[in-house]
Amino acid sequence: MSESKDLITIKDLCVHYPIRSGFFNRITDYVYAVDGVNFTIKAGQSYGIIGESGSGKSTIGKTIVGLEKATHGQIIYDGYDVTKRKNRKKHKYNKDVQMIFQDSLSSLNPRKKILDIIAEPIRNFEDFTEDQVKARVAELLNIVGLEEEAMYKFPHQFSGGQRQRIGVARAVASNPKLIIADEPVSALDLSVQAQVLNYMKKIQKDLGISYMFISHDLGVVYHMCDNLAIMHRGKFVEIGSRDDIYNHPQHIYTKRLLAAIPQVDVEHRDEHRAYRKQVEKEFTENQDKWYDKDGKVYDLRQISETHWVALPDAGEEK
Ligand SMILES: Nc1ncnc2c1ncn2[C@@H]1O[C@H](COP(=O)(O)OP(=O)(O)OP(=O)(O)O)[C@@H](O)[C@H]1O
Repeated sequence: MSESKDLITIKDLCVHYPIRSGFFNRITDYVYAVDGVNFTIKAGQSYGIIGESGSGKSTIGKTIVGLEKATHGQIIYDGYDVTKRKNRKKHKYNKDVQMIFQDSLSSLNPRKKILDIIAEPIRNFEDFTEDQVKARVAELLNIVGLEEEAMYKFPHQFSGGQRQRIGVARAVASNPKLIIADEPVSALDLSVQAQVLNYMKKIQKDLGISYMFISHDLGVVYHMCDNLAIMHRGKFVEIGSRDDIYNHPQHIYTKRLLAAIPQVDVEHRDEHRAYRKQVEKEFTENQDKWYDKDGKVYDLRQISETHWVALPDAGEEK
């Protein structure tokens, strides 16, 4: 089987937000929201970035689509460094990379009909007549399991799950190569989550799109992502295949995230409780094995062909 080609490569990306204070509003410190992350998403691949609230996941997504500015680093797409963009509007990157947000109610303009919401990227990027635009919107609604008539309604006339499917249709409208999905289902109940994820999976299979999937929930991304990066305090603490992360987690932070997944299997509940206890013990007793003296995450070290873990240098090993 041939290796799929690299679609986007993120090199040493940093996003530091200045903190200003005092009468002169001077910069007194920085929030190191993203502090040197590296990864590549291949064509047709689903890449998951997982971490607790505030770890910097959304900032990576927003910087890739240009909503935030990189302090340092490169975002290489098709041989082009997006961070150095001058006339970004005209570049096909804007068409090729789209984003789906968590809150469908605020990300879909409440004053616009669904037709105009989904048609926006089509009108921006394609030379279509209005009849062709309507036909394409009907086709996109169909792809996410909604009736053609939905295009004449407003966002508030739909349920949360339906609205999120409309968000997916809009993201797909420009025929993108990469969709950044920032917590696309976390506001939905479990059965609706599965429905939206299944539509996203089917779209990926049919259209060959890549996803960058941002979530705080390792359970949600399990069925979606081939490769995962676990993020903590602005850095990646572990990168690996789905098997590496779920079956052979190394970093204590990854283990804590896994232990936090609620266990519905009654038979293994006691086992899970014991695992959670053991992980918490390991975390409190061995902090310095995983974080340096300032509480910072170490740099990643490769431990197998597909697996990297943030560990101290061999010389500083605890
Ligand atoms: N525009 C901004 N100005 C200043 N600080 C910001 C800004 N955006 C985010 N931050 C800070 O950067 C850090 C990372 O935020 P980010 O939203 O990327 O985290 P996250 O992991 O996506 O969290 P969540 O899952 O809650 O969205 C947080 O400490 C946040 O307060």
